[in-house]
Amino acid sequence: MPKENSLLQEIGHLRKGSEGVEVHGQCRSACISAKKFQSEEDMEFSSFLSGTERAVKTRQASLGAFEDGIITAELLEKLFMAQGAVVPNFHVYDVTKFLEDHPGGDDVLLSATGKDATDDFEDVGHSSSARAMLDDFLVGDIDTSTFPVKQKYSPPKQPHYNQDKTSEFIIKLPQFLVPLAILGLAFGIHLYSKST
Ligand code: HEM
Repeated sequence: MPKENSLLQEIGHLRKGSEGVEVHGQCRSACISAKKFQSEEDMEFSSFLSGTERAVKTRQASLGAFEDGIITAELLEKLFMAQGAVVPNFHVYDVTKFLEDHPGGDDVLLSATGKDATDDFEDVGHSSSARAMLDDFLVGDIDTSTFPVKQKYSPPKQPHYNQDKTSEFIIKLPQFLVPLAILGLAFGIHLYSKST
């Protein structure tokens, strides 16, 4: 279940100040886990997520950040701040003590157990006092670094196709030349024997 977290907390997973592939990968998963962006149709935003230099520069320009086209933790932080996004931060809550007292009933609570209940919790529009109560039931955080990483499929390497036909030609040439030479020799002998 979620707890409206400070973005800085979530960004803590990213190495502040660092840049490049590793941070970019983490930025991307953090961005995608931000439900707000999950259904984002904005092509420019998805180019930004892919780290396309021009798209990153566009975002940097809109945020007044230095335009170097590199995604950094700071840039993502600024972006999240500007978007006002709520990033789920994978807290785990034990709600067993709260089943009887939950104003929304125990059935809804039970239906939201054992899974990511971010949407269930958010959809109700819980009050700030309900959010404050979450701390009472907090067990701990899921270590997001243990999440399985999606492996990128790379097709097996095809055996190298020989574009150079020269050696093939050299092998096949005698197959034509030898019979021709025999025919020529036979014809020569025939002519010679005729003349004598
Ligand atoms: C530990 C987690 C939760 C806490 C501390 C909590 C707390 C509360 C509180 C204090 C209220 C009273 C209204 C308010 O102040 O917003 C409430 C109402 C409600 N909650 Fe939760 N809740 C939790 C989880 C959930 C979940 C996971 C769901 C849905 C699956 C849910 C569904 C509801 C519903 C339907 C209401 C009634 C809303 C209404 O009648 O207007 N709650 N909850």
